[in-house]
Amino acid sequence: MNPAIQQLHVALGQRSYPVWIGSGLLDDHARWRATLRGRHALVISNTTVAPLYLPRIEAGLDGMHWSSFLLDDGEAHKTFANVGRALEALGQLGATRDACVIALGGGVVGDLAGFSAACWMRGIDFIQMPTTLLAMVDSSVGGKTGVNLPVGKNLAGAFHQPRAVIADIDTLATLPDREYRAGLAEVIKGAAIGDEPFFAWLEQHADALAARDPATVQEAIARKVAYKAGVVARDETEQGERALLNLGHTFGHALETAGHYTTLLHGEGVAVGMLLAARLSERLDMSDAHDTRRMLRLLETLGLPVTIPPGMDPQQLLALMRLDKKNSAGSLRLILWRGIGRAEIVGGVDEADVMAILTEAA
Ligand SMILES: NC(=O)c1ccc[n+]([C@@H]2O[C@H](COP(=O)([O-])OP(=O)(O)OC[C@H]3O[C@@H](n4cnc5c(N)ncnc54)[C@H](O)[C@@H]3O)[C@@H](O)[C@H]2O)c1
Ligand SMILES: O=C(O)C(=O)C[C@@H](O)[C@H](O)[C@H](O)COP(=O)(O)O
Ligand SMILES: [Zn+2]
Repeated sequence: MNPAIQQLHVALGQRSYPVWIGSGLLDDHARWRATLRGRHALVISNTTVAPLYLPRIEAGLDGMHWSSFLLDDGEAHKTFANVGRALEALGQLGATRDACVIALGGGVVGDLAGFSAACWMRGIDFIQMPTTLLAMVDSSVGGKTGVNLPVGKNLAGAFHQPRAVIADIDTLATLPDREYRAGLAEVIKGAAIGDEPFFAWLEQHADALAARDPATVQEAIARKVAYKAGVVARDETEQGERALLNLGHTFGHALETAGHYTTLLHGEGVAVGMLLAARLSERLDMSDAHDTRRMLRLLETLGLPVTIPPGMDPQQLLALMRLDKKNSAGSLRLILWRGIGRAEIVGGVDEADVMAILTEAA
């Protein structure tokens, strides 16, 4: 039996919002319709998700002026050009400032839809309806929106919080296994940053998670969202602590970009990146081999990649890492750790140490 619907809260004063997690939420029209303020809605989704789930929300939009804009599927379509098309769709709809964008899909849809909402008339409402595990545990919460550029991941964007997050865990039933596992990487990340007991829980429940036991999956989602919501509430625009949520991402984003956004999924890049960050921490005498081994074991148990894909050039990866948004004054700033649950922001990291880790793993 599925557990009951849980409601979490992202506490951001006037921009606070609920995160609902549970079964049957897409059909719970009254719940999410109440978060829409005006008469216009644009549903942004993609060509894979819309046929599966758009009909489920259509009835909830009864009486509204609404239309949909569908992206082609994949990370390679999280582009400025598609933001332009989404804004055209808002124009065609006649959307006024009280219109709402509904993001129905994974993180690609959510990031692009949120950015489009941030741009239209300098900012309108949007709600997140995440349909991947990764989007439920991470991208739908916290208001980071944006698109990729050919020179790098997420280099254009805005902080723009959703009005609500509706995570219907039933949608995970159609999610391919590889995508599900990629989402687990972002769950592991939260635990690895700041919650050792959660990491131990993930180790103990790895089999149930791999088997997608609904109660275990829902508990993992809720624990990760609660952790992220706390960080976001304390540091909405990444002036400090929020950068920790980037554990594994300086390496991971470089790996994604080097693979032209098609070789590794985002969560897979994060998995490899977290292991590389653990190894770099060990090399810098911040942590010991035991923690690196625990990370490696959990990633492998959950079927995540732990090596750099063949053919990727360490020099190119390092060059991509130099464009990371956390860097300052021309030096690398990475998220490393002193062990599980003890991540830290470390500035002035020596490129020679990073190269050594990349070369070992390539
Ligand atoms: N804004 C943030 O804070 C944040 C956090 C983490 C990741 N991200 C971004 O999120 C993106 C990755 O998100 P993602 O992993 O969800 O990828 P995605 O959006 O590409 O979705 C993964 C795949 O699953 C398909 N899919 C989605 N829901 C489905 C369902 N229920 N059934 C069947 N297929 C389904 C999609 O069509 C796609 O092929 C990256 O662009 C990453 O940068 C953003
Ligand atoms: O919410 C955050 O903050 C994160 O860093 C979450 C990450 O998992 C996510 O991939 C995010 O999009 C990365 O942001 P970026 O600022 O490094 O582009
Ligand atoms: Zn991420």
